[in-house]
Amino acid sequence: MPLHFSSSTLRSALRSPRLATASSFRRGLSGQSTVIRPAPSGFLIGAGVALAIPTYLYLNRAHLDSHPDTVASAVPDRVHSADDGGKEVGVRSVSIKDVLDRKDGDEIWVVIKGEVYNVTEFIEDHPGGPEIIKSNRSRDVTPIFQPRHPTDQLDEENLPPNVYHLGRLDVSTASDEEKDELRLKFSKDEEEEGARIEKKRKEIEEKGLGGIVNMRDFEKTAKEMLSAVGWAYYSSAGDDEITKIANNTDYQKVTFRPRILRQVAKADAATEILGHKSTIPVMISPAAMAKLGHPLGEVNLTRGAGTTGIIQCISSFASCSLEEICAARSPSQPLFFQLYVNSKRDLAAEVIKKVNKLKLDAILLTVDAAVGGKRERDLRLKGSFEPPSTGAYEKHEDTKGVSEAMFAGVDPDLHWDDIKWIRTQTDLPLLVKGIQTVEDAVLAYKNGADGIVLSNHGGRQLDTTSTGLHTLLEIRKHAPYLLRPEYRGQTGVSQALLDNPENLTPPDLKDAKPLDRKFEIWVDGGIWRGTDVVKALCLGANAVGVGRGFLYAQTVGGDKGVEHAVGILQSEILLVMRLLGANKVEDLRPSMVNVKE
Ligand code: HEM
Ligand SMILES: Cc1cc2nc3c(=O)[nH]c(=O)nc-3n(C[C@H](O)[C@H](O)[C@H](O)COP(=O)(O)O)c2cc1C
Repeated sequence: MPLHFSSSTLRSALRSPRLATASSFRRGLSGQSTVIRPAPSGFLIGAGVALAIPTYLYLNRAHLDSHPDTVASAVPDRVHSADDGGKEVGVRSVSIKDVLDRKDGDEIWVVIKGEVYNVTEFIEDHPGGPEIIKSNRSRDVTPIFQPRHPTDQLDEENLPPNVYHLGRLDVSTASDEEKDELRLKFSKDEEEEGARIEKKRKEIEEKGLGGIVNMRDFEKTAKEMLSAVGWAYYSSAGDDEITKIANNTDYQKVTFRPRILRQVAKADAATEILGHKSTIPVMISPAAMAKLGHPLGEVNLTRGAGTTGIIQCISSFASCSLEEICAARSPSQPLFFQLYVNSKRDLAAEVIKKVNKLKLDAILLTVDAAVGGKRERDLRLKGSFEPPSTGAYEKHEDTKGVSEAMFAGVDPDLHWDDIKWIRTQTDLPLLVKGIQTVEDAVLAYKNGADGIVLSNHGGRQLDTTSTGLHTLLEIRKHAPYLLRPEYRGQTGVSQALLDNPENLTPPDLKDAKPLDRKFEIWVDGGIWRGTDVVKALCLGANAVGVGRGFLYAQTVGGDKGVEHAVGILQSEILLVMRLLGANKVEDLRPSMVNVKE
C-alpha cells in the first residue's frame, strides 16, 4: 500500500501553531500521569479522499530492522496503567501479530519508533487529518511520523489524552513475513524518489559544499534533494507567484553608485540587530517545517546561526519543538520567536509564557496570514481543490476536546489593540511582521511596536501585493521620520555631494530628529544576493531576512549548509561594500543607489 496523505496535509501547517497544539495537549492531560490507557471500544470514521503522493523517504528506511536497539533508550523503563490507578506495572510488550490483528476491525493501532499506540479515538482530532493514519494502520509509520512531528511529540506530557500507549513492540518472536507486513510499503514513484534523494545526499556528502557558490545554487540542489511534497511546500507562493518573482526582480530596479579609491581593505559587514551583534545584517526569517528538508530541521538553523553569529527567528510552526531548538542554542545566542496569536487567548498566553521562560530575545507578530494563500503547487500535489475559505482559523464543529483547541488556530480578528495585550504578557521587544503599506508602518509605530518587518510572506499570501522593497520606498517618501535620520536623505546624486565630492556621502540632514524611541525596519522577500542586502540597507533597512535561502541551505547541508550560506552572503556583502567604497554597514547611505521608479 502506498503512503497516503489526506487532503489537509499541507494546510494543517497553517491551522495549529505547534506550541498551541502541544500546550493544549498538556492542558488535556492535567492530572493524568498514565502512559498506558485502556483501549476505547467505539471509534469514528471520517470522510476524505486519500491521495497517494510521494513523500519524504530517505529518513529511517531501515527503521524496523534497527529499532530494537535504537528505541531502547528512548522509552520509559516502567509504564503505568490507568486501570490500576497509575501504579507501576512494568514494561508491556506487544507482538507484531497483535498489531497486525488490528488491520481490520474497530481499533486502529500504529507503531512509532518501536512503541505501539492505539489511536482509534484520536484520528478525527489529528491535525494532519484521519486519513493518513487510517490508511497506514497496523504499520510502523515512523518514516511518515518522524519528519513531521517534534521529537518530544510522544513524550508523556505532550501525548493527547486520547492516544493510548500500549507498550513496546516485541520483534523477537516475529517471523520475517510479519516484519515485512508491518513495514510501510512504498509505491514505485516513492521508491524512485527516495533513491533520487539518497543518491544526491551521498553525492553532496562525498563532494562537499564547494560547488555551491551562491544562494541560488542551494535552491537548485535542494530541489534535487527534496520530496515532491517538500519542494512544493517550500517553493510555492500565492496564485500566479507574481509577488514571489517581483520580490527579487524589484531589487534590479535599484542600481549602485560605486565610489572608488576609498581604502576598503578592512571592510566589515557586522552590525547590531535589536542590540544583538550579528556578523552580517541578515537574519533567518521564520519558516515552517524545516524537517521536510532535513531530519534535524530547525536545529540545523540554530546550530548554523550559532556558529556563524547570526540570528534565527523561529516559526510558530517549526517542526522541532522550542525546547529542542533551545537545547541546540549556544551560550548567549540570541533567538527570536515568530508568533501567531491563537483566538483562544489562554493558549496564546501559554505560548508567550514559554517564549519568556526559554529566554528568547524578541517576538515577531506575523499579521499577513490570517488565512493561507492559494498555493497552487501544493494544491496540484493534493490532486483536489478545496476553496481556501477555511485556512488558519477554520472552526471544526465536528471535532471536540483536544482538537477544538488545536484547530482553533490563528485569530482572524486580531487588531492593533492586541499589541497592548501581548505587551501585558511579555517584556520582550515586539515587531510586527507582514507590513505592506506605509499606513500600517505608521500604525505599528503609533501602537508601540519596536519595529516592523516589511514582508509579504515570501509571496505566499496575497499575490500581486507590493514588495518589501517597494514598501520601504513608500516609507521613504511618505513617512521618512520612521527611518533613522541618516537614512532620510535622497537617493542618487545631490548638490551637497557635488559640493564636496571627496566625501563618500553627503552630510546627513541637519534638522532630522530621531524618533522618540528605537524603531527598527527590516525587509524580507527575494533576498538572494549580497547586492540585494546592501541595497535594502542603503535605503534605510536596519537588517534583512532570508527565508527560503536558509531552508534550502539546511536541506542540502544541515547546519554546515547554513554555515556555508552565511559564508556566501558574508563574502558577497563584503565584496559589494568594498566595490561601493564603504567599510562599515553604518557607512551605507541612500546616495549610494539610484532607484528606477
Ligand atoms: C500519535 C500521535 C500523533 C500526534 C500527537 C500528532 C500530532 C500532529 C500535529 C500536531 C500535526 C500538525 C503539525 C503542524 O501543524 O505543524 C500533525 C500533522 C501531521 N501528522 Fe501527526 N500526530 C500523531 C500521529 C501521526 C501518525 C501516526 C501519522 C502517520 C501515519 C501522522 C502523520 C502526520 C502528517 C502527514 C501530518 C501533516 C504534516 C504536514 O502538513 O506536512 N501523525 N500531527
Ligand atoms: C516554506 C516557508 C514557510 C514559512 N513559514 C512562515 C511562518 O511560519 N511564519 C512566518 O511568519 N513566515 C513564514 N514564512 C515567510 C518567511 O518568514 C519570509 O517572510 C519569507 O520566506 C521571505 O521570503 P524569501 O523566502 O524569498 O526569503 C515562510 C516562508 C516559507 C518559504
